[in-house]
Amino acid sequence: MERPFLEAQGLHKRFGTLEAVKNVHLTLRPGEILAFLGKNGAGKSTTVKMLSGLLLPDEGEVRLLGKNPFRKPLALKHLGAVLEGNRNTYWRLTPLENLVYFGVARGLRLAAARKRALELLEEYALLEKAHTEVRHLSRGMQQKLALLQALVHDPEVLLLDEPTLGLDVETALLMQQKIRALARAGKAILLTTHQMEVAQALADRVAIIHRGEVILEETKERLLARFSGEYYVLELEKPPPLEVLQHLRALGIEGENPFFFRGDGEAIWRVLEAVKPLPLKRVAKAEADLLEVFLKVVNHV
Ligand SMILES: Nc1ncnc2c1ncn2[C@@H]1O[C@H](COP(=O)(O)OP(=O)(O)OP(=O)(O)O)[C@@H](O)[C@H]1O
Repeated sequence: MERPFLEAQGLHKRFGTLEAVKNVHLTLRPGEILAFLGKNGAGKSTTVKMLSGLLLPDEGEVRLLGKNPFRKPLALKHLGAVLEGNRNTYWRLTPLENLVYFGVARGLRLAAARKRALELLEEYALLEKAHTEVRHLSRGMQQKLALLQALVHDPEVLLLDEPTLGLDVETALLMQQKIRALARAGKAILLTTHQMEVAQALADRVAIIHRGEVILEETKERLLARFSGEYYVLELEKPPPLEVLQHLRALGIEGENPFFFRGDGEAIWRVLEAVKPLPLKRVAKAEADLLEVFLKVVNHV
């Protein structure tokens, strides 16, 4: 397996008597998106701030491409972060000026920073606002710019906090596509969000933090499969006649076209037998979604 780009081991953070983050271990490998989920106050931002070198852990260690950013701040060049409340954009500068500034600050030469900034502005459909002061951009445009600032020096690791919140539908989808493309290009991405559909669409792995502790970490596929259990869904072209419905109920089947039932391959045959010869629309394994999983996990600990 490839070496992780980012590793956090045993992170601990206290604020007075509050243990905001307890013994958190996280890894981010090249090309993967980890959705980092948790309720308000669970400890996400505190963790992400420690990962991004903004907050010193009380215990534990962060390694960015093998280096501890608190001892070797240059390691932070490998990181791009879009953090809530820390947008870091200069409001009286233009997007182009901001991007060039951050590019140079993170080690690019002026000409290279300018070239990269213009390419990014074009790619993200912001070129026409390249020379407009940031304070006059819409909120969505400012949010896109925040992502570009994180990308300008082409870092290996991206920490993205709510990258699609408050964006219009089209822009949110564009951002999702871009985030997926960045992962495909080999970036390691940590995505913090309360938008479960975004996490579900993008994540390869999911970590759930609750009261400062990571209580679950698993690939999305395995997690969803585990929570789907052995449920199947059956849908008929038309609602069935009463006698068929009674037969289905006798087999313990719930729901009302779609119907749901639990069981194995044999159970499917019994159900198909019961509805024969009514036209079928679909028979499939029921799929859990991440929202359902999240609510079950955080409400049962
Ligand atoms: N600087 C601070 N001083 C004192 N307490 C803090 C500080 N920062 C965070 N906390 C507390 O630590 C806990 C975790 O907060 P954190 O911001 O990490 O949660 P979060 O999961 O990001 O929540 P949200 O989804 O609401 O952004 C909360 O109880 C919060 O009040």
